[in-house]
Amino acid sequence: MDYSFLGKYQIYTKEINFFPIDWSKIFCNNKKLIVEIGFGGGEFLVGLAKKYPEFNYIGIETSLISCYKIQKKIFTSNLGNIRIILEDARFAVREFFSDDSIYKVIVNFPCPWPKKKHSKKRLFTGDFIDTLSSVLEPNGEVLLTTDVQWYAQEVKNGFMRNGCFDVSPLKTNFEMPIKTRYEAKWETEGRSKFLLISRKKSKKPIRRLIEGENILSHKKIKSINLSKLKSLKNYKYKHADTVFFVSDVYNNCSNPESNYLLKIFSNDNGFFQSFFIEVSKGNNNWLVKLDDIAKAYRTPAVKEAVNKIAEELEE
Ligand SMILES: C[S@@+](CC[C@H](N)C(=O)[O-])C[C@H]1O[C@@H](n2cnc3c(N)ncnc32)[C@H](O)[C@@H]1O
Repeated sequence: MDYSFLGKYQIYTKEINFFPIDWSKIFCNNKKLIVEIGFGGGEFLVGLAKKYPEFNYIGIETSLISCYKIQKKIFTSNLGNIRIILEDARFAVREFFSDDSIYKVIVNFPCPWPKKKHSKKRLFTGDFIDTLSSVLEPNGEVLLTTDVQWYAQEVKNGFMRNGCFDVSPLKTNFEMPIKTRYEAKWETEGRSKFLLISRKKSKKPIRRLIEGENILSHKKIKSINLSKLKSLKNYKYKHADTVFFVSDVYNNCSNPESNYLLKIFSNDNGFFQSFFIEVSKGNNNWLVKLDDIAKAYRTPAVKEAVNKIAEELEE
């Protein structure tokens, strides 16, 4: 088994200590950025990066297996101008890119999530279109290809409602420079396909959750209420868009009275994370901190979890 390509092209965004990301430092040049969301098999992104080496490319995917497969392709093609991110693009595009920094965003054949109960999973929400208006360069474009006409129309309406874009009429006869796997599949089935191009003409201000330094101070406490610690299981905190929940409290069996882990689920206005908070006894103090192994972005809910738990435990 050859693992030599793993980790070379993937950006482990939870380990980055300043957001938005300075992409010129990652690529060591200032080439314009093209972002593909949901690259699937990766044929399109790798093909584009080979054909137009004058750009830098960033692929965003939620599928681990797609990230694995594309890394193999990037390695085999010996490309230095692609990086990939395993993350939900609705979070990644807002948090990892500065205003006016992306030349083009391309989304090929995304799942339209046709059922009403799944509609929250659709990519082009009003908030996401606001984000695109902010992170695209002036005159930067969003390209959407799809085989689902009502979906193309729904996304088009979203861009028009937003007001920051020149939105072209839907095109039906178009050729992209490289065919994606889904495009090839739908073509053999004789399905129609649609292309929507939206060009940025102005922008909306957006609120980022993790802007600036990605650090979280430890909380030191002189002494803690141990029986309270054990009863924190099922503790729930909610304030406006910030929610966290303690689903369990574990103690370290080799150090039972001085080392605990609390399993936390957090929600920042629809962005979910799960992680651990460690409560441990040092020489003079107790320390409450984010566990280093289960990494999390320092969103408001994560910061609140560390602060609130320390506050609840302090005697
Ligand atoms: C229907 S497939 C299309 C794949 C490829 N673009 C093609 O045309 O062959 C949609 C892809 O988008 C990815 N995806 C779905 N939601 C996503 C999100 N919120 N952020 C990033 N990727 C997403 C899925 O994992 C899947 O690989």
